[in-house]
Amino acid sequence: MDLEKQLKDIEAMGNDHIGSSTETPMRTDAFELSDIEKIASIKKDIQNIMHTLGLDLTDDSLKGTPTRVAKMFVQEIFGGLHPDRRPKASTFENKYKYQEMLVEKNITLYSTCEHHLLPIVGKAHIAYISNGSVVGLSKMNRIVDYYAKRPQVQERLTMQIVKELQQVLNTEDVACVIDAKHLCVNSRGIRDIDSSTVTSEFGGAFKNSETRREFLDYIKLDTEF
Ligand SMILES: Nc1nc2c(ncn2[C@@H]2O[C@H](COP(=O)(O)OP(=O)(O)OP(=O)(O)O)[C@@H](O)[C@H]2O)c(=O)[nH]1
Ligand SMILES: [Zn+2]
Repeated sequence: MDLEKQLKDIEAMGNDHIGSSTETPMRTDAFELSDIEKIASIKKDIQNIMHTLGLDLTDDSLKGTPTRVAKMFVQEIFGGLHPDRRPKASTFENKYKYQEMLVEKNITLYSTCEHHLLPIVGKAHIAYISNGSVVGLSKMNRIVDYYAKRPQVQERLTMQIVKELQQVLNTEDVACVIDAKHLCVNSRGIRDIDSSTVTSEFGGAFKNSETRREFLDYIKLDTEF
């Protein structure tokens, strides 16, 4: 069997849970192991990868890497897989009767591409029009961070952020634009360091071209990373 075919077969074995919704594809038993148990298990997997690559795991600089990577996966870069870490975004009454759109722009975004497990680095821009309630500004950054801390595709991340804010604010009138660099494109494969990916999701009033234009004018996509 050629290598390409073998790799395809290995890939297919892990694809039994893939759905087409905006939800991150998770198995029903995703949280049966505690975080500590997950760290112990991933530590062994990383040890195995490093061993297979021929690295000497008794070397001073390498010996702590399996534990370090396992902790980083579970507690940091994939920490947003756990619903317990979903930010509490309490809302307040829009007592100022502010009726225009509110834009939170240039939200720093660090995520991980689910195809190669390499970083996605960029900016998210969010807008909403209040339907009677408002949310603390930092909660928008926290929602971006929570969904970013998962293996992601940028399209799904953009939609998850909008869906969450629509629920929190009880309105369809929410939009998000993400402009991000994928290291899987920039540092390997095609190795195009300059390209970035722009995705958008426009809910409710933002489907109207004038409202959408106003939001896009505020954020002017000259993003620097
Ligand atoms: N739609 C989408 N694609 C992504 C995202 N991140 C990475 N990709 C792409 O997903 C694809 C992965 O599938 P393959 O074509 O099997 O990967 P590959 O053989 O490593 O491809 P190359 O990157 O072209 O070497 C690549 O083309 C990536 O550029 C994302 O957020 N959204
Ligand atoms: Zn990738």
